[in-house]
Amino acid sequence: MDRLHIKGGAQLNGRIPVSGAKNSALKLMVACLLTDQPITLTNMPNLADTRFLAQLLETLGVEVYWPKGESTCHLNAAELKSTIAPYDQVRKMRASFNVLGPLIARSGHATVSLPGGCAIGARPVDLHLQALEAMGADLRVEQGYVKAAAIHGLKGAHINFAMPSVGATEHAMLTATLAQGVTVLENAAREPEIEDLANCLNSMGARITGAGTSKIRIEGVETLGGTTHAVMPDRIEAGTFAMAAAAAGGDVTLEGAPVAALGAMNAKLREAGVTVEADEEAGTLRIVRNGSRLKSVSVSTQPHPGFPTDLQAQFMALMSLADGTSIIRETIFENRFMHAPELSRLGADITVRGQEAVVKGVPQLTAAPVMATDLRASVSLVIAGLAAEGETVVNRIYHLDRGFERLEEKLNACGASIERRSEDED
Ligand SMILES: CC(=O)N[C@H]1[C@@H](OP(=O)(O)OP(=O)(O)OC[C@H]2O[C@@H](n3ccc(=O)[nH]c3=O)[C@H](O)[C@@H]2O)O[C@H](CO)[C@@H](O)[C@@H]1O
Ligand SMILES: C=C(OP(=O)(O)O)C(=O)O
Repeated sequence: MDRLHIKGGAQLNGRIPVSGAKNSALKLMVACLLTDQPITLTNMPNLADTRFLAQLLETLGVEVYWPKGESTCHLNAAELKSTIAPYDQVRKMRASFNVLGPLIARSGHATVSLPGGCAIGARPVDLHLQALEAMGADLRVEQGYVKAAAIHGLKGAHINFAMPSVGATEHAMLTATLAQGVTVLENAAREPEIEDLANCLNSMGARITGAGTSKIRIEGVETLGGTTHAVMPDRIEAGTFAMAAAAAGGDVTLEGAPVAALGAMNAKLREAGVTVEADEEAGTLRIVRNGSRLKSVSVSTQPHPGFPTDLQAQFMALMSLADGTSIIRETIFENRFMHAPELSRLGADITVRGQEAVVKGVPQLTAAPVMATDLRASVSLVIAGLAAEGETVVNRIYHLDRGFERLEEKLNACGASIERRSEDED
């Protein structure tokens, strides 16, 4: 198992290119199941998650051509050879569950394992299932699998989500493109990745309007065709590097950043005393902090355009160094504070009370061995390690590799000192 050794204390200075968004890429890959024509995705992030999903798609019969290290991925679902998504290929990753609706739309039936993903809460799939049922799918949950059939095909439906769910919105949108008639999604999630998916689907011939708002209208079509689509840049990766620069100090410019999607984070960083120069047209985000101590700022995670839950752990790492007390409230997932005790090992003063963490800033963190518990928690430990005095060792970084492309390389190019070692090297 790999671990990261981080020598803290160095400022970060330089430029960091932002990769394609994991959470968009995964759903875009699933879209290939809706057509027998080839799909080409560019700006694809090379990650454990995207590679893993490619394997699931291959199991289903998709031809995948994606040479190692390359950022262009060719997918061709001309013929599907299976409609079964097995437990071992779905349990690790949330997004793989989204093959269910497209498989039903394409083949009339499917058997898909219940999903996994980061262990940050119960994460049920009731909203996904309700949407598919509203479109005419017959569903049974048996032995950990959803068994689905739509003997008479899928029909457009009016779906009012009980809460905005990113995954359920995307799942319903993907499925409705091939349903007969019009589907309207109300109280839909508004995350930018949903708009990216809708743009790709529309370029395949779908008729979707309203993506990015809470009401999405999808007019079903008979068939979809092939396309080439560039994955949008990763706002969570960009936000993570912004916070790394703010925590370590220095002057970092993020290139190819989805600036418009980062408004809530930029506002919080500015409140904390960080200089943020955002240039939407150039796609650059410059983060500067020289000398001055961070100010404490409270935050509550919200669906987009609010402060993203996927940046909460990173913000907690930052606030653990701020002057004063900040209250961090997690409203999306009920168990997303597992980084708090690990940050405390580095000297952070954090008390978790239900859905709130009270973070009393300390002037300095000190190195310690810590353990990554989930994807964003892992990177919050890297951020804290960059600012801490001494050598921090982050264990179990397979979580990190799910969602960050060349993390050490990108940070080391700006002056960080991060080394990846496997257990055999110790
Ligand atoms: C692969 C991917 O894109 N993952 C992202 C996606 O996860 P994901 O799509 O799983 O997150 P959702 O937006 O669905 O979850 C939001 C809330 O809705 C609840 N819920 C969801 C579905 C459902 O059927 N029933 C239900 O109760 C969840 O438990 C959670 O409390 O959006 C989250 C919220 O921005 C991000 O943190 C994840 O990084
Ligand atoms: C929670 C995340 O991923 P997943 O939904 O796949 O668990 C994430 O990307 O932070």
